[in-house]
Amino acid sequence: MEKRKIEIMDTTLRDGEQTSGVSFSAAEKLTIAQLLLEELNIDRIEIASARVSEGEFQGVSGIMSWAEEKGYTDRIEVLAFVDGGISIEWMKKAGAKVQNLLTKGSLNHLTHQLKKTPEQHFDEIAKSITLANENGISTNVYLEDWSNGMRNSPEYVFQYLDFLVTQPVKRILLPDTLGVLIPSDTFEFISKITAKYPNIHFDFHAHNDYDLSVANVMEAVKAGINGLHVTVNGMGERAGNAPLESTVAVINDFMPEVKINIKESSLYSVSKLVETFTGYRIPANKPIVGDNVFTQTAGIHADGDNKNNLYFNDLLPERFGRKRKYALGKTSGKANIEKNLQELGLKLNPEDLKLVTQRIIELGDKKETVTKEDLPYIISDVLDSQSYEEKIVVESYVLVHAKGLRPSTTLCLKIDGEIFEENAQGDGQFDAFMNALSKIYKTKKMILPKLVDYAVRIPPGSSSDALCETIITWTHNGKEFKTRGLDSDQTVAAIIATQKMLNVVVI
Ligand SMILES: CC(=O)SCCNC(=O)CCNC(=O)[C@H](O)C(C)(C)COP(=O)(O)OP(=O)(O)OC[C@H]1O[C@@H](n2cnc3c(N)ncnc32)[C@H](O)[C@@H]1OP(=O)(O)O
Repeated sequence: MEKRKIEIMDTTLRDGEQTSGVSFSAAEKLTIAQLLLEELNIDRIEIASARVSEGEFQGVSGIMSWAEEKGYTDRIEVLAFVDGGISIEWMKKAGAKVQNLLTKGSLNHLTHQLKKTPEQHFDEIAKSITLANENGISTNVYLEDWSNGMRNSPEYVFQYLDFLVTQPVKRILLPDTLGVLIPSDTFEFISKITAKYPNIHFDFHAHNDYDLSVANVMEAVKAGINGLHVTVNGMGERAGNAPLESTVAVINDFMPEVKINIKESSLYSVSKLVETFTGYRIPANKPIVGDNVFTQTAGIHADGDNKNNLYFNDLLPERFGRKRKYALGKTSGKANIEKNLQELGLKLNPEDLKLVTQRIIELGDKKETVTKEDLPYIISDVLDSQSYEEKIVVESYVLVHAKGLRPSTTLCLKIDGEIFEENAQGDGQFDAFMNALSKIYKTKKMILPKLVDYAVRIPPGSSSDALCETIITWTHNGKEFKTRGLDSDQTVAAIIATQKMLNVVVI
C-alpha cells in the first residue's frame, strides 16, 4: 500500500516566537531556518508575522535572500493580516512568496473582534488573495479559532469554507487556536471537513493547553489531514504547539499508513540549538529531547537491560542522536554501577562493587546527584577507607558561621572508645574544627600532624550539585602524606579527609 504523504510545517520562528520572553535575532532566524529545511528536511516553515517590527523585517529579508538562491521560496511562509494590502506590501519588500492569511474561523471572533459580517469579511479576504496573486505571492488561509467555530458556529465555518474553496488558495489551515480540542472532537471535526472537501489540502495546527496536542495530531492524521503544524521543543503561545520531536516519533512508530521525511537523528541537536538561542529550557522529562528521557534510574531496569534489553521501547536514543544512560543514586543497584564502569573501562570485584554501590546509595539518600564522572573518585574514596581500621572517629560536631562572630566548632571525638569534647573558634569553619581537634590532642598529649596544603576540586564533567573532593597534605615526623574526603559540602569533605589522617597516623 502506498503511504500517504503528510507535510510537516514548522512554525518555531512564528508561533514559537510567541512564547513569552522569546525573541530571535535575524541571524538566529536564518540559522534555524537553514537547519529546519536542510538538516531536518521539514517541508515548509513559517518564519514571522508580517508588519511586526523592523527586526522581523530584517529577519524575513535575510531568510528570503538565502531561499531565493536555494530555490526554497515556496517552502517559506509568513503570517499576514486582512488589512487592505499592508501585509502584502511588507512581504513583497521582504521578498516573501507565501502568505498564511489570518482570517476568522469562528463567528464569535468575527463578530466581536473584527465587528464585521461574514459577507464583508469574505469580500476583504477575496481582495487580499487577488492582491497577493498580483504581487507574485501565493496564499494559504488560517481559520483562526476554527475549533471553537466548529463547536459553536459550524454553519458559519461551512459557509466560509464553501466560499474559500472557490478561491485560488493553496492550503486551508485549521488551528485549534485556544487548545480546546480533545482527540474525539479533533477526529469528528476534521472528518466532517475532509469528507465534504476531499480535494482540498488541509493543515491542522494544534495547541497544547490540555497537553493533548500530539494526541490531537494523531486523530487529525486519521481524519485525513494533509499537513501538520509543529514547533521545536513545543514552543509557542501559552502552553505551546505540538512538539516536532514527539509528533515525528509518534507518526513514525504508530502510523505506518503515513509518510513523513524528517531526519530523526538531527532532532536533538536542533532542539538544543533552539534552547540555546531562546534560553527557553527544555524540561528534563520532555519526550525525545529532555535530559532524563533516556536515563534508566531504577536498579531493576538496569538489570533488565543487562538481560536482553528488557526495559527498552522503540524510542531508541540512537535514533535521535542520543545515548542511553544509567543514573547513579539511591535507587541504583549493582547493574547501574556496572553499566557506568563499563563506559569508563573499569571493572571491580563483586565485594568492592557492593561497597561502592552502598556508598552511592548513601549519597543518593542525601539528595546528591552522582554522575559517571564522580565514580572514580567514589571508588578510590571507598576502597581507601577499607585499608585501615578506624580507631579515631569524629562522632559529632557543630559548625557555626554567623555574621559578626568568629566561626566556631564544637567537636566530639572518640579515641579508642573514649569520648572527648571541645569547642574552639577559628578563621573559618574548618580552621575552628582543627583548633577544637588540636585542644583534644593536647589533652591526650598526642601530636597532631601539621596541615601544609588544602586543595578542593569538583570531578570534571560532574553536575552542579556534584561531589566535591578535598585533598589535604599533612606532615608528621618529617614525612608528608595526603588524605582526601568526598562530599557535596566542602567543609564536610575536609573533615572526612582529616578523620582519615588521624587514623593513618595512628597506624
Ligand atoms: C493564531 C495566532 O497566533 S495569530 C498571531 C498573530 N500575530 C501577531 O499578533 C503578531 C504580533 N502582532 C502585532 O505586531 C500587532 O498586533 C499588529 C501589527 C498585528 C497590529 O498592531 P496594532 O495595529 O497595534 O493593533 P492591536 O495589536 O492593538 O490590535 C489588533 C488589531 O488587529 C485586528 N485584527 C484581528 N484579527 C485580524 C485579522 N485576522 N486581520 C486583520 N486584522 C485583525 C483587531 O481587530 C485589531 O484591530 P483594531 O485595533 O482596529 O480593533
